[in-house]
Amino acid sequence: MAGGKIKKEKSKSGTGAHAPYQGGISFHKSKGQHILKNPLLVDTIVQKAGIKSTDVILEIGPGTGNLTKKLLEAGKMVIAVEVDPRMVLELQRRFQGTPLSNRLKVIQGDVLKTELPYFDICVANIPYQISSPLTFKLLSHQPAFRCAIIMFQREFAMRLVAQPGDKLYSRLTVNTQLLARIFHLLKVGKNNFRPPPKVDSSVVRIEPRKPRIEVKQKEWDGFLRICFNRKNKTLGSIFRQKTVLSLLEKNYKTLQALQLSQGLVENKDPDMDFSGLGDSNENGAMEIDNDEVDEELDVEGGDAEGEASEFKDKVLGVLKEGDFEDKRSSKLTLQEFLYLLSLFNKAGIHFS
Ligand SMILES: C[S@@+](CC[C@H](N)C(=O)[O-])C[C@H]1O[C@@H](n2cnc3c(N)ncnc32)[C@H](O)[C@@H]1O
Repeated sequence: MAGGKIKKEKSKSGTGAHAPYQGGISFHKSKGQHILKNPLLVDTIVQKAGIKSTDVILEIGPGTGNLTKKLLEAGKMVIAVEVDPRMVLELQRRFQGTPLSNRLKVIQGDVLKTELPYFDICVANIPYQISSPLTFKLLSHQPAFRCAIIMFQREFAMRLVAQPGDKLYSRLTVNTQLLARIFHLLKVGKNNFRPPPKVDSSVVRIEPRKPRIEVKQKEWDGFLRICFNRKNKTLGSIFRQKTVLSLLEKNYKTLQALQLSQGLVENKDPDMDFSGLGDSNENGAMEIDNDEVDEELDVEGGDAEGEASEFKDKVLGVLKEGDFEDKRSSKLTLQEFLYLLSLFNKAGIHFS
């Protein structure tokens, strides 16, 4: 395996306080460069990936190629995306003139900005700072791949596999589990890397759901943001908040006005996409003040007050219908979230 000793790189100031050095390459923490140094671990990851000899494998961040070599031996082809030109050179040098070289394609660039090619399986020890955007980039890739075997920071991995009631169950959990089934495969200690990172790691297996669960993206995102804004509060208290109710009411009225102008009130089309009509931030989700205390909606003035409390009754009626008023997001299953959103939408209440 490439990469023997870490030598201290001499700093320009002569203090020697610099990144470690390996095979002529100093590692950059800013690029999450922690190379796998334990060959047994590399073998275990490849074996758990269940690679077929016909597989096109996507590797993200191949570094000096310790994992790449085993992937080339297991599959038909490896497409490796690496941001650091020094690593790209090292990788090409390592496989040049070997029978493996014609089955390796290296793309130099930031994986988040790269259009990904077709692949059957992704195997990667990634820089942890891109964990979240990379996961969603992979999960939106079409056609869907068979599975991804990825090393993440332990806490991030535990958030992906968390179940309702677990401390780490969060919006990230529900969003990823909407798109995929995720399994924890392996705990990995810091000392398997060179240089060792500050945190422990875990390898997980991500299997995109086939078929996908269809949701309207902005609607789903807006809904979950509200539910998880204060995940340990009851949904009854979250949906009684003034800010939540007034945002939902604004969306409701906009939708009503649009439907009236199109003569659609009696003929609701559940598949119409009204995203973008409501108040939303640049991600298309409504902004709720996290510090807002529980409050009843208190709008001054006769008509406004009446309308507001009518709307509040409508919202609370939806929660009661599904028996959600006393439940908390921290304990709701994916199916329950999907069901509650469908009840809101059926009542004409929208989140985007
Ligand atoms: C944790 S190291 C893994 C190296 C190697 N796969 C191994 O396991 O020994 C992460 C690698 O990802 C590369 N990298 C960092 N950010 C990247 C990005 N945005 N796109 C592609 N590669 C990136 C780094 O240069 C580094 O080679």
